[in-house]
Amino acid sequence: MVNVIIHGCGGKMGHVVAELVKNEPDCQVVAGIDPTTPALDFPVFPSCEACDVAGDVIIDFSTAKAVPALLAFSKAKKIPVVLCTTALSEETTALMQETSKEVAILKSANMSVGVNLLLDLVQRAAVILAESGFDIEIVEKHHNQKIDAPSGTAMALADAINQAMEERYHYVYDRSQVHEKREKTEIGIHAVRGGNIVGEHDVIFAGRDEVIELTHRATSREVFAVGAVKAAKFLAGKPAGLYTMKEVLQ
Ligand SMILES: NC(=O)C1=CN([C@@H]2O[C@H](COP(=O)(O)OP(=O)(O)OC[C@H]3O[C@@H](n4cnc5c(N)ncnc54)[C@H](OP(=O)(O)O)[C@@H]3O)[C@@H](O)[C@H]2O)C=CC1
Ligand SMILES: O=C(O)C1=N[C@H](C(=O)O)C[C@H](O)C1
Repeated sequence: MVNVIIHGCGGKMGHVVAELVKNEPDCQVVAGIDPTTPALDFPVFPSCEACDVAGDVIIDFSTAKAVPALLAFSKAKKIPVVLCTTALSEETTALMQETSKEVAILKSANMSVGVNLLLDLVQRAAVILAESGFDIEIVEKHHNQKIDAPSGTAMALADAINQAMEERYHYVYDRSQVHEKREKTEIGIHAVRGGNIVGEHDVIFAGRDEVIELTHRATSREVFAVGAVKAAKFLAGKPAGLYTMKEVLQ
């Protein structure tokens, strides 16, 4: 039995993960951590420092500001973390890398199978199309409650393309102050917020007289929760290191 602690259990994703785990025969939620949430079907603690329940793995869907304390907790208790929160600062990312020398951490901006395939597809498309002069733009759309922009997934898609293209691109987020033509070495990244859109990502390759778009559309949060639970089962008991969703899905 894999004992799961949900960090951010009172949020949109925390609730979906808790519901999903109820139907899993080989794992259970033993505790939650969230500052303003009363007890659910499991004990809920207002902070990592207050949590005295032992678990095999933490699933985190919280907020970037909460991640340093989570990493300290994970390191002190030697509990692996599936880190799903987006918009981590450079300092927190460095802290995560440091912490992963002592405990297993899996970080992914998007836990869905589809986006993890898309990360591969955009690399292949970029290698072929950029050489033929295609421009690359990314448009992401999310619900009106999302606090970070652009999405972690949009950044991961841009980074995947850049990695495949010898880091030739820089990112342009807002052209309102740009009064020049687009450069070949830019990837434009654009965020739309509205209603209850779960999460959509379009990667647009625009060439002369032809456009190719690769799109992923999540229509429920369950796709992320399923990936997170799969990752948690994979990570429980693993030695220290930084793991990826690719390793879970292969
Ligand atoms: N990797 C992936 O596949 C996905 C990642 N995400 C990311 O996950 C994160 C959460 O998303 P979502 O559930 O929609 O957001 P919500 O705002 O609905 O939930 C976040 C929860 O974290 C809580 N929280 C705030 N501070 C702390 C703290 N110090 N310790 C523990 N919990 C805390 C919040 O409490 P309070 O409301 O009281 O502040 C809230 O209940 C975002 O960064 C989002 O981008 C989302 C979906 C998929
Ligand atoms: O906040 C969300 O909702 C989501 N966030 C992730 C991101 O920033 O990429 C993943 C998903 O698109 C939903």
